[in-house]
Amino acid sequence: MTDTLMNADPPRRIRSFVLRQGRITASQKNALENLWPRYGLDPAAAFDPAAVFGRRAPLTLEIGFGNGESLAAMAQSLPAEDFIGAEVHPPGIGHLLIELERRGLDNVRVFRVDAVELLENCIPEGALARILVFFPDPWHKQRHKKRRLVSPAFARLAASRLAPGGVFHAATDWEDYAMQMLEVLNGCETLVNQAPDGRFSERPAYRTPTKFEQRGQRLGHGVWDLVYRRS
Ligand SMILES: C[S@@+](CC[C@H](N)C(=O)[O-])C[C@H]1O[C@@H](n2cnc3c(N)ncnc32)[C@H](O)[C@@H]1O
Repeated sequence: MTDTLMNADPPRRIRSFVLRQGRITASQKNALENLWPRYGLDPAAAFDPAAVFGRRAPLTLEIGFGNGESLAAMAQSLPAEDFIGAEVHPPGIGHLLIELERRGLDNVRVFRVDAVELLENCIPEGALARILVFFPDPWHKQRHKKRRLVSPAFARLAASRLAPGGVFHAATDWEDYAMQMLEVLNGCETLVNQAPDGRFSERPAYRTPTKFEQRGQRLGHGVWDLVYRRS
């Protein structure tokens, strides 16, 4: 092997997000500074749910929680369960931190990180009861589709972090992405589609309508839920 090849950096991962300088409010900024020590977790440190939450309970990961409204609502309605959220957009993270404090929730913690890296480096195999991916960026232009989060490699990675019987649930308002997810997830050996016809599921009660879902509905989009269990 030549020196050039041996010293070459590993190929850069195509990420499912582009970090934009979004508008951040003073209260979101304040929350990021003052509430982060209470709710934020470091993806570079070992993650021990029992130590973080002070108990052993079913653990759900929501990937790309946006402004966190659905995560906060879910955590409030399921107090016997624990939740972690992964997001990269600081205003959304600030919004969630404010909600967690306002609702007095102690069963949610937050990672500011690419969820793929979180799953790879921080979450042990079989650790999760649920993985939720609600309205991931659709990357609908043909040249951007390679950025879509749900790929065969992602499905295998996510499934490996679920406990046997654990649930993988995705929802989207883009038909074309829904069809791609169906093909990818139905093709993942360790995931079993829970819909009677092996296609799309009814919306489970724990998924409250999210901000992006409501935006899609205003635009006349449909909604597709995909629910699987790890075999
Ligand atoms: C279209 S928004 C949907 C937000 C929310 N789930 C909703 O339905 O309102 C997608 C979100 O996923 C986040 N995201 C995309 N890729 C991600 C990744 N690899 N890790 C963590 N967050 C990600 C983006 O920052 C964005 O906030």
